[in-house]
Amino acid sequence: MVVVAAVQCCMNLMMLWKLQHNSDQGYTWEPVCLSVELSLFTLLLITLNRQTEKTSRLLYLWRREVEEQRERAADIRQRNEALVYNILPQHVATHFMGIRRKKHEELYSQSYEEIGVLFASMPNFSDFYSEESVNNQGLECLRFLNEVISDFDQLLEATQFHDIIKIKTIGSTYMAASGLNPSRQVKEDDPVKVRWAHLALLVDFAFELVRALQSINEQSFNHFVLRMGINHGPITAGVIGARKPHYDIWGNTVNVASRMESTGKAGCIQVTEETTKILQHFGYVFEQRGLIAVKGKGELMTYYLVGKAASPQQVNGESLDYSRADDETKT
Ligand SMILES: Nc1ncnc2c1ncn2[C@@H]1O[C@H](COP(=O)(O)OP(=O)(O)OP(=O)(O)O)[C@@H](O)[C@H]1O
Repeated sequence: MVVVAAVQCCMNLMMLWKLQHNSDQGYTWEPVCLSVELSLFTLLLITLNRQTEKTSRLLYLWRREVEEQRERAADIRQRNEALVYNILPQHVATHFMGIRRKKHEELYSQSYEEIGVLFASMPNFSDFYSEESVNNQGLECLRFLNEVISDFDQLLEATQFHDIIKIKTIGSTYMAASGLNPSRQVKEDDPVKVRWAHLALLVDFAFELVRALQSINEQSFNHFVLRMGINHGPITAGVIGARKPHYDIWGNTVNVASRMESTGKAGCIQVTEETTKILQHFGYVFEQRGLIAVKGKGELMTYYLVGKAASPQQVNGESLDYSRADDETKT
């Protein structure tokens, strides 16, 4: 456009110069006016063009910024979601993600009738833990514990254990529960093997914990043993706290499961008589321990789980492990 205007101006000026020299007619200002008008018009167009370009560039930058902000917000939301889903069981996290902020302080609780509860502790971990300069004021012990717990957590990622939820760790004690799924639809007249399939899975998970710890022991030249207790029954689950929510379970079933662990034997899984009756349907084999005094419950007949009858070899294997652990008994 500038070029066209310039050419036009030059042509006008040349015409004017020719007219001045070749013609006798008087001097005319028409081409000059035209040139000036054209130049002004061109200038106006250039300014307008520049303004439009500037505006569209600005718009483009704004749009890009908005897009980036939207992406950042989506990313943060995704991370927050992942965090919530890591802290809380999936169905609870879904519940919290779906409600409005102001309702977050409301108590979330859910009652379950048929749940399995597992406590697994490392009774000899407290002997191992010490705050000395040789282990960096206890940091190395915590690093080891972190490795063990992380390996236990990893086991829960296997699809076969999808019905098991880690509740928490209390020191070196790992607490997990099975059957905490509100969408699970079982009827009272369903066969035991259907209703309590998750409890059998919890036992399998307990065996996996033993294997995982054995493998860590082999790598680290340690001799940690698990002392476990399992119980089943009704519980109440809920989330405590709004800022740092914690999912937990409460009830007599949990208390007894904890007692089964604390009064148990290193290398053994102690269960109540009622729990053996269910697990026997799945082929698990038990050894009677006898009556033990449980605070607030009187004397309870308890059993040690020795293996699974379906595979005799495995039963022998598990029994061997337990008898080895007898030497390290700590009740
Ligand atoms: N949600 C839970 N998380 C961790 N431990 C639990 C939970 N619920 C119960 N327990 C444990 O179960 C055990 C038995 O509980 P119970 O209420 O029968 O006795 P207690 O008098 O509270 O326990 P303690 O004698 O150990 O103080 C307790 O050691 C308690 O820590």
